[in-house]
Amino acid sequence: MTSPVQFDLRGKKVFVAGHRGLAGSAIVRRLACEDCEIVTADRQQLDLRRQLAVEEFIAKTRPHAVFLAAGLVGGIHANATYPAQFILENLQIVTNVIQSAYDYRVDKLLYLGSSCIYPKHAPQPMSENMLLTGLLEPTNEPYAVAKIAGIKLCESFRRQYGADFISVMPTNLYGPGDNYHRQNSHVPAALIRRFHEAKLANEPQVVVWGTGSPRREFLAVDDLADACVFLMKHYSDIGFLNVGTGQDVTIGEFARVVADVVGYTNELRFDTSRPDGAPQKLLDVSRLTALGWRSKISLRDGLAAAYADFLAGGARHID
Ligand SMILES: NC(=O)C1=CN([C@@H]2O[C@H](COP(=O)(O)OP(=O)(O)OC[C@H]3O[C@@H](n4cnc5c(N)ncnc54)[C@H](OP(=O)(O)O)[C@@H]3O)[C@@H](O)[C@H]2O)C=CC1
Ligand SMILES: C[C@H]1O[C@H](OP(=O)(O)OP(=O)(O)OC[C@H]2O[C@@H](n3cnc4c(=O)[nH]c(N)nc43)[C@H](O)[C@@H]2O)[C@@H](O)[C@@H](O)C1=O
Repeated sequence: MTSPVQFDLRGKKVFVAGHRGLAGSAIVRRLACEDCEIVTADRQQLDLRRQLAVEEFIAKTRPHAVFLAAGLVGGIHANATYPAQFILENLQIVTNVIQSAYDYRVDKLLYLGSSCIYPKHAPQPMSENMLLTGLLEPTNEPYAVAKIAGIKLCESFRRQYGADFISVMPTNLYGPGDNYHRQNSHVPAALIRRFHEAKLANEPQVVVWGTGSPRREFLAVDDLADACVFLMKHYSDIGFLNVGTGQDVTIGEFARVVADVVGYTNELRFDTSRPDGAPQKLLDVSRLTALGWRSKISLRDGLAAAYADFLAGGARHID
């Protein structure tokens, strides 16, 4: 099925906020196939927490389109350890970018939320209308509140001013250019690194946090970037859209696939003193599928690409 083009990227100036991050760098890679001019700024040039700096940057560069893929992001430990920074910085970034995009008449903006916006015990798979129907997962509630504020900003600017701002909710991501910090990363990067180091040291056992029973849905970041470009071109409506594969695995199953891809063959040990977080996060992707997009990269292929990038030195925060 092909969807009609509503927004043509050809010849457009496109600002990718967060272009050095996991999602932003994949969006830049994907945009290389479009005939558009990509605008970026390093954090040293543009701190997105600073309202005036954002306003001046947008006023100077005047992009036609914005992908808002910047934010303070981390796994379960980082979210639980730095809640003040996670809520404040993500609120600052989203309010600054959205306000300036409106003030300087950006034609279209795509905002990246997260599947953690849904209630901890939402029915699975989680459809878009599950938003604000129950309590959030405590380990990332402050971050989720900031992410929900971003959705509501996009919706409200569309409702009041007719701004063409859309939101997408990606499931858990992984891939080239991920954050490999020992404590603050998400589970895919954490386990790739831990299994790799254990393989080199021939360690008899590797620790996996939690019970191994929570279920997560993992999407390759290059699939996410493809979905974002697809939706930038073909979707324009008030409702946000889930982006995922529609399939989940337990963390125990996931850990065994990562070990296999990395080539670690010894034992896994589950450290139940570490939090599990949400029991399950599986997105209902039927709205996205109905528009004509579905994921293409298998978990094993996506993890192999992530590990190849790790070996080639693409990892961030590998102190
Ligand atoms: N990773 C995941 O599993 C998921 C991510 N998402 C969402 O996707 C988006 C991107 O996440 P992801 O790519 O994983 O995150 P990363 O941490 O990989 O990248 C975030 C990017 O934002 C930039 N950034 C952060 N703060 C500032 C700031 N104050 N000024 C300028 N730039 C800043 C970072 O810059 P620098 O390079 O200088 O650090 C980095 O380039 C986020 O909105 C996140 O909520 C949603 C679901 C899952
Ligand atoms: C994308 C999403 O990511 C965060 O939520 P999360 O899904 O819980 O993400 P996570 O990747 O950190 O953990 C997934 C599961 O995996 C287990 N787990 C095992 N071993 C390791 C491990 O070594 N590191 C980590 N981080 N987790 C591990 C861990 O105990 C948990 O059960 C949000 O805070 C928020 O940032 C957000 O939006």
